Amino acid sequence: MNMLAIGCDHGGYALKEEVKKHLDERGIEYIDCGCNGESVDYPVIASETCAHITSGECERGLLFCGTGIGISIAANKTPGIRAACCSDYYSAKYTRMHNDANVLCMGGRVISSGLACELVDVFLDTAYEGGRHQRRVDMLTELDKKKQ
Ligand SMILES: O=C(CO)[C@H](O)[C@H](O)COP(=O)(O)O
Repeated sequence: MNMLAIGCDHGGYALKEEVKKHLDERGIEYIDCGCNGESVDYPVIASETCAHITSGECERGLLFCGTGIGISIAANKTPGIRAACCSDYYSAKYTRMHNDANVLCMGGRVISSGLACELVDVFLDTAYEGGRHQRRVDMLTELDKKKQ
C-alpha cells in the first residue's frame, strides 16, 4: 500500500487516533489532514483529504466523522473520489471489489475501534475485480465529468 490520506471531524477523532495506531503497527504511511480533536466542519476536512488522493500523492483515504455519512457525502463531491461509508466487513470488502472505492468512511459514534481496524484491513488488502464492474465505474467517472 502506498501512502494513505486520512482525516476526521471531532466526531471521528477518537476513532481516527485508534486506527492510526493500527496503521503504525502495520507500517502503513499516511498524511493526517486533521482535525486534532477540535470542532471542525467535515466538508472542509473531506475536501482537503481527498485533494491528496486526486493529486496522486496518496493512493487511498480513510475518513471519520460521527456517523461516517456526512464526511462520505462530502468526499463524493470531489471528482475521482469513490467514497463508501461502511460499518460491516462485507461492504468494506465489496466496495473495493466492485466499486473500486478509494476512500473508506467510518463513524466514530457507530463502530468500535476493533471493527474499524478490521474494515481498514480488508479495504486496504482487497483488489478491485475489474471486468463487468469497469463499465459501471466508467459511468461514475462520466457522471463526475458532467458535474464539472
Ligand atoms: O456525523 C457527523 C456528520 O455526518 C458529524 O460528526 C456530526 O454531525 C457532528 O455533530 P456535532 O457537531 O453535534 O458533534
